[in-house]
Amino acid sequence: MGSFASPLDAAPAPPTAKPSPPPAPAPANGLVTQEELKRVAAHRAVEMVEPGMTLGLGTGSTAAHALDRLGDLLRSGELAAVAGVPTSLKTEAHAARVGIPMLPLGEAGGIDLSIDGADEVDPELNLVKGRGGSLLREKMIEGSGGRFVVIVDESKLVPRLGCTGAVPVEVVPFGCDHTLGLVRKVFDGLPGFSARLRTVASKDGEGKEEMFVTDNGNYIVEMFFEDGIRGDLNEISDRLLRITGVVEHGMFLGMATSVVVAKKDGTVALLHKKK
Ligand SMILES: O=C(CO)[C@H](O)[C@H](O)COP(=O)(O)O
Repeated sequence: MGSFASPLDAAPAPPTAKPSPPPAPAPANGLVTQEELKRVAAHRAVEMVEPGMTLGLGTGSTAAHALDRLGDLLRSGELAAVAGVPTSLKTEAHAARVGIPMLPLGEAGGIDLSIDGADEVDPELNLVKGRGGSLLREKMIEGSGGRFVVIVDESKLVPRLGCTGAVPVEVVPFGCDHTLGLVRKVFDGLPGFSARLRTVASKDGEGKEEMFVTDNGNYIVEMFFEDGIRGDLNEISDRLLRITGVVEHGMFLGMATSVVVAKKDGTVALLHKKK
């Protein structure tokens, strides 16, 4: 991670910072775009930020709207004296671009409020996160205390985790095929379950695939479930974390304190964790 300026040093935004783009015009058919819903949820969460707070800065297309909004408020002087701890290198670069002062996690002295998107949210506000590959830093920062506000459009609400795509597991590169086998064993015999190492198109442009590498130099195992994960999520989490070679998984259980849901009908729902 790069070196951060102190929030006290960095009150004025850098001259290169540009205001975030205006909201996209409504499409001709009158329907609100998913991007606009993400922006609405992000702006609602940023209203919870108060001067003096240390923020967990999330990663992904929804969290990016929150970064833009924070940058705008800092530049206009409507908000001051906040510092952010970024959950990925991409977010670190984005936050620097829009002028959000940053701190490393070890120097933050605690996180007051984290704002981040999610891939899935179940009725208990458990999450799948990390399809963008940043789950480890996200869990370290967003689980380190303070409030964790999740920002989503309503397409992310699911009846069960694992319904709409991969549940990622970060693994060390050494012996990754062996670790993949151990992850598969956790779900031995489960109909419709599969797991594979995540690959991306190689940059050489020759149509080859290469391993996806996280900001921490690790790989990702993607777990797929036919109809979502049934069973005790905490027990499944424990079994995964007991595998030597697994670093962390993308099920964020009981971590979200509230979820801001932007809906297609133009309303915004605020869901709170049950006490
Ligand atoms: O967990 C994440 C990245 O690791 C993201 O928060 C998640 O993938 C949602 O992303 P988006 O807001 O782009 O839909």
